[in-house]
Amino acid sequence: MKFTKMHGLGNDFVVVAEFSSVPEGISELAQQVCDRHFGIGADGLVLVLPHEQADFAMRIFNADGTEAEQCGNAVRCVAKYVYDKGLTDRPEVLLETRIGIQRLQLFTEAGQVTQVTVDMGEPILTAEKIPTTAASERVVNHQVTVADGEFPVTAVSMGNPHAVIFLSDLATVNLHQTGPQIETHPFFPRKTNVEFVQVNADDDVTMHVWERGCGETLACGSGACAVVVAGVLTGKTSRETTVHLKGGDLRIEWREADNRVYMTGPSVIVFEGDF
Ligand SMILES: N[C@H](CCC[C@H](N)C(=O)O)C(=O)O
Repeated sequence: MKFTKMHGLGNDFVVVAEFSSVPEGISELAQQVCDRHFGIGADGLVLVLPHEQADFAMRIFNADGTEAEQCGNAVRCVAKYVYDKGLTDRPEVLLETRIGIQRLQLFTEAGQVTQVTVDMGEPILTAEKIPTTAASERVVNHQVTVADGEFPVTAVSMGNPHAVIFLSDLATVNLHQTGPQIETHPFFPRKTNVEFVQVNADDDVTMHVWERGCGETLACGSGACAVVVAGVLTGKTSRETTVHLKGGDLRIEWREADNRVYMTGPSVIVFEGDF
């Protein structure tokens, strides 16, 4: 199986465009491929598939084999993959994902993609399916209690669930201990990605992330979008904000005019191989 190893700000993926549909045993394949000792090593396995209506389709599988509804960094990697490999020559690509068709705007230098702006869609703010809250209720600064204490969670879905927690000092949280406690808390029936955020200015934040199905990653695109939405909901950030992640920066805009979130950032091809 031919693959291309890529990353978006250090959130790394094995990209495979060999299948016409999702093959049997994809969960086991994702776990095998993503294993950093016995496999290639990655946060996720990304399939690029043909699609009738859109230009392409993408499916994303976490390192633990579970499928995610959405993945911002992987979308930017697929945009670079299809353009740099000549599968399209258009600076705008329509990509079908499990949350619907996403519009990608490609920026190139010397015929290769350097940056991508992704329409990440509208945030889902009602707390449907989250127990103990009314279906129409927003979850803003909701106290979630875990072994490490109480944390004020603002729940924002970008198609995949995010628990955003603002802290005065990121150094006060043990990400690898508290992250999984919140990821698996019963308040989140589909589990959740967990973002700890320190506000530097109203258009500038720093974020560390514990991802559902992966653990700590150097960046989370959908998480950065959720953080800016949560920041606006809690009055901490403006609608256009730079999010500093361990792997680099993303520019996020929650556009008032259409209620959609736009994410702009890079993607990189690291190497090719056979598995
Ligand atoms: N672990 C995530 C999927 C990857 C999201 C992240 N890598 C991004 O860039 O959005 C989940 O289970 O929802």
